[in-house]
Amino acid sequence: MSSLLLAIDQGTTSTRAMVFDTAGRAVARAQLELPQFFPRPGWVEHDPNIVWQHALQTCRAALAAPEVGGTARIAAIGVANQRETTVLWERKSGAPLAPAIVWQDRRTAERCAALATPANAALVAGRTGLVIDPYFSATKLSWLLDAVPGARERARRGELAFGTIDSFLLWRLTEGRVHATDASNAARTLLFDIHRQAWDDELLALFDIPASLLPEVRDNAGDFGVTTLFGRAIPITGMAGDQQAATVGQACFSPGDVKSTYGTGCFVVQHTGETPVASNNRLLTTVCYRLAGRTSYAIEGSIFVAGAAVQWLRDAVGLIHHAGDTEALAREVPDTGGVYLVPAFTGLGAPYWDPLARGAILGLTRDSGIREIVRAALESVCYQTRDLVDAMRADGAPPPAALRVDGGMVGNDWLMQFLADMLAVRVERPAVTETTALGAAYLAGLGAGLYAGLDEIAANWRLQKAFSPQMDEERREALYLGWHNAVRRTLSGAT
Ligand SMILES: Nc1ncnc2c1ncn2[C@@H]1O[C@H](COP(=O)(O)OP(=O)(O)O)[C@@H](O)[C@H]1O
Ligand SMILES: O=P(O)(O)OC[C@H](O)CO
Repeated sequence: MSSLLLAIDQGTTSTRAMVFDTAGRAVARAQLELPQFFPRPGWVEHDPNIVWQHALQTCRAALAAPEVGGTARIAAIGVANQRETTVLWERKSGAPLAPAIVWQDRRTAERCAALATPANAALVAGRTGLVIDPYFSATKLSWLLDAVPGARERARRGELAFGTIDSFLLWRLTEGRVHATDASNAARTLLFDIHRQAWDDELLALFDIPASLLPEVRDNAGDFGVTTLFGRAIPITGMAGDQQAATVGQACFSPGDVKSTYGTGCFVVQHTGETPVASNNRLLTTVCYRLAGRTSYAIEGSIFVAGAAVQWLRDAVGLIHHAGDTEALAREVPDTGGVYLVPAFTGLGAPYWDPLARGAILGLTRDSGIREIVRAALESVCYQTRDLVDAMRADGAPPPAALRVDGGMVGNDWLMQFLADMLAVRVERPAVTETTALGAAYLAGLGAGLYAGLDEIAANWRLQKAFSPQMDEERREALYLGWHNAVRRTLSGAT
């Protein structure tokens, strides 16, 4: 009987469990939408107990699918997760002390501004490859330690544990036996030295974080303990932040390979090999994956709002009923008539790093309507990707031969064509667009010894559809210039 792999993909807006065969074919899936809490402007929270319940329920549902038939064939479990989102819990009970502070949350913007002296910025960039921004975990954790009464004292006594969602799920899956994370998630905390592959005392002091809270950092494929919650002991052998998992799922294993994932946010990740490459253009240097103790690095551009703009059109302003409606609406008009939507709802990420920027719709005329605004929202996703790819080029990266895309938005053919046009690069959509879950499954398979190496995984990648650039250069550059003008007017320093 052939082996199967169970992947948990705990994303910002939903939790998925998927079962794959070792050839990377999806066998079963279950998904639940995750409630978002916005208690104050700029704050974004999740309930860690709901996150856990949804992980458990979706795993059970996927395992119960007739094609899977329970746990008998499940060789291993892999976990991929929304990164940076911060959970603080009690070791004894596993109970969270507060809601999880989500990666998009901006409540620590002032704290970051106060910390970001040139010396601190240089220290942080040199050790972590990151910038001092509320996006990352350290200031979120420090905020929780100050806000929850008695938390600092309890942390000093060793009663509390910190983790990103991966660690929290692992703690629950192993019923409190394993407090660990992987190198790709650790690399997003601002506390981890990506060169030495170790937590860094100087950074812990800078962000006022006690070391007793921290999980052990492991390779992305290997031993993460065993869960017995599904009726039989199953090893957990893979773990990665969702963007790094997607990079594995897209088989971006060679320097220069690049993928872009379009979910709640958009994340462009370029593999840069075994030596970290520093960006001069405000991109992040990060861990791509660590296997058998060897670290591969990546350059990453992080956009906070991609699919979230479509959700906003649906839920906050009611212009559409379903995310998929955007495609037909965008096709109904030849252009936006000069309308730009800058979705800086939670500030702007790379390459602007402006937590105080706020969203705007610009260029409205009496003719502007729903279709123009919807189209402008989709176009904003492509302009932001262009910002990142241009920054990568300015850093000296060769222009990508092709961009491998995945995530919930890439089913939108109009969006994919506009993306190819705006980048002047061929866009490749794979047969499996649930690449994050697939990457988690592959890592679990590697950790369980089901693959001889990465080549075996790369051979599974299949193209579903490619989109070639068609727009002429003059139009492309005129549209992109308009985007830059629009962004400039939303930045916090704008007058
Ligand atoms: N056809 C579509 N066109 C545009 N956006 C879409 C479409 N289908 C889904 N989306 C958007 O994609 C996002 C869901 O993608 P997903 O990869 O599941 O996100 P995440 O992993 O961040 O939870 C949502 O924000 C949704 O609005
Ligand atoms: O939930 P996603 O898939 O948009 O990914 C979130 C990222 O990991 C945040 O860094």
